[in-house]
Amino acid sequence: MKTVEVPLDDRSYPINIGSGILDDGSMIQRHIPGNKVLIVTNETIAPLYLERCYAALRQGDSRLQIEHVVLPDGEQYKSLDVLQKVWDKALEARLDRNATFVALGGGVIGDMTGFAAAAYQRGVHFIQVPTTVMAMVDSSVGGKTGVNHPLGKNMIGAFYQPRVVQIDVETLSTLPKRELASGLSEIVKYGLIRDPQLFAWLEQNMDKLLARDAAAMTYAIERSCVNKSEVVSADEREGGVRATLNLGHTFGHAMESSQGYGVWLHGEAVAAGMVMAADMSLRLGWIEEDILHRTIALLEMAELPTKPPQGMTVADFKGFMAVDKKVLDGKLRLILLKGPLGNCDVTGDFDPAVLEQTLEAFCH
Ligand SMILES: NC(=O)c1ccc[n+]([C@@H]2O[C@H](COP(=O)([O-])OP(=O)(O)OC[C@H]3O[C@@H](n4cnc5c(N)ncnc54)[C@H](O)[C@@H]3O)[C@@H](O)[C@H]2O)c1
Ligand SMILES: O=C(O)C(=O)C[C@@H](O)[C@H](O)[C@H](O)COP(=O)(O)O
Ligand SMILES: [Zn+2]
Repeated sequence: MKTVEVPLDDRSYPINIGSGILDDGSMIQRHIPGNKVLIVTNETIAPLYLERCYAALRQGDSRLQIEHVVLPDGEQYKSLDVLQKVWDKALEARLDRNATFVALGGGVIGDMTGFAAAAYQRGVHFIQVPTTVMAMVDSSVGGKTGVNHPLGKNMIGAFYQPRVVQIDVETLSTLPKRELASGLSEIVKYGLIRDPQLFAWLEQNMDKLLARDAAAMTYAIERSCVNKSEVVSADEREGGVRATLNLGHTFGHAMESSQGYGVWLHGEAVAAGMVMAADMSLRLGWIEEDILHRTIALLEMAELPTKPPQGMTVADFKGFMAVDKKVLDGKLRLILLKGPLGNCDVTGDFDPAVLEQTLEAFCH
């Protein structure tokens, strides 16, 4: 088993990565301070893993009262309306301020459960048990929690850190192929923004990840968690460097929102968004052409899209990009690649005509 630490003063926590972790009772129980637990999961994951999660929490001389709530499955249900079901269950079960909410699932369940925990009685304990590549390499780490709004992705939420992240790589055996590929997109992101060695490793090993090779997958997850931990611990609330984790997301979130949540997966939209960011960086003269070509080739290897959905217009992009969370005092900031592979900048300092050129090029 590997452990990556997230150092955040009194909010520090470990990310445990290995096989069979889901069944290890003591490893999760030691992070539960009180005697009440609410497992939040969805209708796809519950039949696969809920009973095992209960069994781990019941192991030994467990003193825990364990409750669960099963949400509908899909990005379209990442809403305040559906989140209400978590708080309903918590209140019906008389959960108090020492309760622990356990997120068992992918990024949707993790983001929603974290926000539910942040808001329930102004904050209860929270544990992440991610079961998708996306959640293992990105969403379970760093404490961005929340839900979507019809007018924009993740618009309602809070920064709220888990007490531990328990990654059992064996759960990936049941993950559909399209979902696996979606998660690979965020690993490519770490390569582009700060880890050129990881990028080069991905170029050599993408086939192993697609084949779910356990050693390759564990390496990619660990390396991703190290990257995310370093960025988050340097800038927990996105005052600066954390925004680099948003590479491709301003374009990508516009794709997800305009298509209707769930039509394009998050990682698919981020993949096409990263290509648009690289294209714009090249037009600005900030990177060599080679970086754009390698990015497209790597994403194609991962079977991810490199262009936005058919029919999306420049106006669609502009409408959603205008409400991006990186807009400050009305000025859009983007993450653009700059310099050799592995370098980028968070900036509003670019010629808007160049953004227009990129949007025009990808909307035809
Ligand atoms: N908080 C963050 O920092 C952060 C980072 C990245 C993504 N996100 C968010 O995460 C969400 C996407 O997460 P996701 O890609 O995990 O999608 P998801 O949570 O919708 O899960 C993908 C699908 O796989 C199913 N599933 C999950 N685990 C499974 C398993 N082991 N076996 C079989 N099926 C399984 C789910 O039920 C779902 O149908 C988006 O809402 C995105 O905005 C947040
Ligand atoms: O953790 C972060 O910071 C990220 O930006 C990670 C992203 O991959 C993730 O999609 C995040 O949810 C986007 O956040 P948002 O603030 O742009 O909604
Ligand atoms: Zn993302």
